[in-house]
Amino acid sequence: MADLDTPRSSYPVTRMRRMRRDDFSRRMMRETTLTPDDLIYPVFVLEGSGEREAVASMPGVERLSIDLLVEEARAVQRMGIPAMALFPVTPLSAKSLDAAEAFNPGGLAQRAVRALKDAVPELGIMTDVALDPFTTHGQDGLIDEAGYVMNDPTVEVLVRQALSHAEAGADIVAPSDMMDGRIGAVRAALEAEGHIHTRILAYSAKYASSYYGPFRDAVGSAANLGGGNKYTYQMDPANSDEAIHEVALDLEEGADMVMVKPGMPYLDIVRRIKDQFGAPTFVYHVSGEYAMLKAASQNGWLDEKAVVLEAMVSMKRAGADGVLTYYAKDIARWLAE
Ligand SMILES: NCC(=O)CCC(=O)O
Ligand SMILES: [Mg+2]
Repeated sequence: MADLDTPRSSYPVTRMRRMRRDDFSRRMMRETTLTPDDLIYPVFVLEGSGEREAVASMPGVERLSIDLLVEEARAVQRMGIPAMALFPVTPLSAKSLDAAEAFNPGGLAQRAVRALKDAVPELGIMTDVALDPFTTHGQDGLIDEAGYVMNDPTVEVLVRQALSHAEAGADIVAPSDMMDGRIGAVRAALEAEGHIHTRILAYSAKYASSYYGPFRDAVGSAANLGGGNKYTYQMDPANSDEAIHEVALDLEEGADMVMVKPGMPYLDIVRRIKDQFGAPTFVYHVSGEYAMLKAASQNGWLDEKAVVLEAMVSMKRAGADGVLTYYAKDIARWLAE
């Protein structure tokens, strides 16, 4: 009887399975790797001290007061994660039509930056530049009588907000508002005020996505927004060329890094941007993506560690230099195992 494994002439000389046969050769040809350097950890900041609140639609994610956040930052730094992104939970009493709390030097975000840079100076601190946590209506900018978000008056406030973050010591300011011209305006102001080292990570291709739902619960802006939407400034999920145009403008205006948001449904956009510009490109694995993976894992329908690592590698394979993800600490822990 013939050996079933004896090669026959009708079989190909190129056997793709040779390299997949053993762990060593699979590792040799692995094109994409994941390390803690690829992660940015987004966190929600609360007023008070000793305060810790669970986010119902994001099991495992908590809002923390500054003192607890400082402890968290030490752990994040020890795990080798390079940066943390701050999202303040603004009390209703501090919200207004003019969003003045956004640039309050004593505001929650600004105080958190100072405390974190003081306690853990090596950890990169990134701030969110947008007005939605500070407006009574939950839109990312100032509105006119008709409710339309006004571009240029909003940019003026964003510039003040970004400057207040840089003055507090933020390493990276990240405009997530999608107003036109804000990167150029923020860059000019930072240069004029001597903040020449402050990096700008532009949310360049931010889509009007339904995957942001749990985040709006986490920062408490869902109720303010009511049934409203952000279609007049965030991008239509149907568009791809428009993302290229947005990124070109932001890089021209002085962005150091660009971002695509959300992540997994938009990896074609990431690949196009990376191929076309070759600039540092980040992906936001958003709250809805986290919630989906978490819920399926909690039901026993998916293997959480395996599926999260696969999601991360997919984003890197698409061209991302790094990923903002609520899973950052879990991933760093899994990678160290
Ligand atoms: N600027 C941050 C968001 O708008 C949402 C992120 C998320 O859904 O995780
Ligand atoms: Mg733009």
